[in-house]
Amino acid sequence: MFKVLVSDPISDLGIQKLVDAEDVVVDKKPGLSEDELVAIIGEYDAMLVRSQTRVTARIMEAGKQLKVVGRAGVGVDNIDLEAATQRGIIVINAPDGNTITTCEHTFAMMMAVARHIPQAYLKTVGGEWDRKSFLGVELRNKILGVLGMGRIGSEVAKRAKAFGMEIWGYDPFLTEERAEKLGIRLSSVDDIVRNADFMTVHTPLTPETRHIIGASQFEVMKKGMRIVNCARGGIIDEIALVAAVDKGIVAGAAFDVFESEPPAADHPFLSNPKIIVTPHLGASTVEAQENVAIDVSEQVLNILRDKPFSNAVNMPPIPANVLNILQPYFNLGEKLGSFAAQLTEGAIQEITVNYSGELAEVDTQPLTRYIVRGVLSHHLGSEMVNVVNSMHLAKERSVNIVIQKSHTSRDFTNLVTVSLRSKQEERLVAGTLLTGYGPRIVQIDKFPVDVAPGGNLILVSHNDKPGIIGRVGTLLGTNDVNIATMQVGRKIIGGAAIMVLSVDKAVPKDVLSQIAELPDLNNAKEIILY
Ligand SMILES: NC(=O)c1ccc[n+]([C@@H]2O[C@H](COP(=O)([O-])OP(=O)(O)OC[C@H]3O[C@@H](n4cnc5c(N)ncnc54)[C@H](O)[C@@H]3O)[C@@H](O)[C@H]2O)c1
Ligand SMILES: O=C(O)[C@H](O)COP(=O)(O)O
Repeated sequence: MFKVLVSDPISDLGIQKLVDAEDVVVDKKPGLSEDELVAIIGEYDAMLVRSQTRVTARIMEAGKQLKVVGRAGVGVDNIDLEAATQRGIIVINAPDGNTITTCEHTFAMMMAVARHIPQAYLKTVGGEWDRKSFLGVELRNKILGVLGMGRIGSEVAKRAKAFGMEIWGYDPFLTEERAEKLGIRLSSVDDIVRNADFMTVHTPLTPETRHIIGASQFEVMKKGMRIVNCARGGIIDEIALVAAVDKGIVAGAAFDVFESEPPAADHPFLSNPKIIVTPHLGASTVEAQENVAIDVSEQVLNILRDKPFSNAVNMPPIPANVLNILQPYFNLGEKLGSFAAQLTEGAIQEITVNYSGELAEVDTQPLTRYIVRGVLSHHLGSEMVNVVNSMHLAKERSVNIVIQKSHTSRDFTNLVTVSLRSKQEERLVAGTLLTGYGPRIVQIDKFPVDVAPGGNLILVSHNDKPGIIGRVGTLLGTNDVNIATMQVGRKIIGGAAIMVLSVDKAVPKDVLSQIAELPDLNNAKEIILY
């Protein structure tokens, strides 16, 4: 039974799939302190959070069974990603579910700042009928500068057009073609800063975007411009903004986010009549909260059930076309890694993976992670190693990883070859997917074979002589070990050969020793592939 801790207020409807799952128990405990979380996290397999819970290295250290932290939203700046990666904890987010909601909040803020809605409301409910103090401006024909043309920025741009605004956008990934398609002007930060009547930021907070709008930008802005931040506190320098408002450069500002949340009671924004604020409400609609909770719950279930998942933040994303090619090989790759590790004596120093055929044409990094996971799991335990931390663990142990690609494959459409080098020896296993047959191991060291990679296998190396197969079979039968399938591989008649037997249960150690002692037999090893 998997245990999932929900540590922030997350939509009940959105997590229903998790609650209904027969193999999952969900505990809702919002508002716990770091110490309280450290005390209980040890019993949980997954954690669901929004932006309030700070998922620190301490919490992850205590989360001995923690496999995944699911962020019901976009920003993961409250999660220590470095610590998660080191511990093999997958961090996923729900990047699409709150895009429109946050875009709409941006408009609510932009309209509110243009027409002084909050200030006018306060006076009106206070009994004053003040029609002189709140002369606003139209959005129409104004230049809107958008920094960050990702999901939210792009939606803002689309809607701003309907208001008759001229949109100038900047994003390091914005191309001329895309800008043209969106009907916006591709600009630089400096162009936007100097020309915008309204500005809105939609970037993440990174070292590069921190204070991207600061004192020197405010100095060159159009007098009377208005600025909105519904992305992350710290993108716009708060102190510099207050100074720009006081100097009359900025006529109004609308902030949903703060450098430190919640802001201190004496935060200068809270007493400035030209700055309006909301308490990080960008994503707070019924629809968005349901969407993000559904998205994150589905992926958490997939991870717990060891199924393919998406939206991992501490792993590079896999484009859909590449995933289509690689996904069928993930399981085979892991098994090849495991097989090779069980075959190889001594500490592994180098893992060489050769991809040939169609596989050589795509970015095979994700598949390499599975292969390395298979190799390392044999020694470190499958609980310790996963596709998030496998490369990191290999590096930590100075295991060199070499990737080779051959664009043609002699006998198979695709072939994955895993070679392991230790101080003592170098061993090799190759596998492919055969149409109609599924995954197959097709080579062990220099011997061609055809073995289904699964269950309990016995690998026997021997001299190719009459009677050997019978002797091994008799010995296993006498010890009540049933043989399901058997494969022999040899290069030349009478030369060195291998035998791969698939058996119905684990083979006792003494039986393996007896096999190895049979005449003309060099070695017998049990290989278990789960
Ligand atoms: N207020 C809220 O409640 C709320 C809700 C959702 C998202 N957000 C925040 O809004 C921001 C945008 O979210 P999104 O879903 O659109 O993300 P996104 O990843 O789709 O878009 C971010 C864009 O910023 C761009 N960018 C990065 N560095 C930049 C730079 N130096 N200059 C200009 N652009 C740069 C990226 O290339 C990307 O296109 C994030 O910070 C997210 O956390 C806030
Ligand atoms: O990054 C996000 O998704 C937003 O900042 C929303 O945060 P929240 O889930 O805490 O409202």
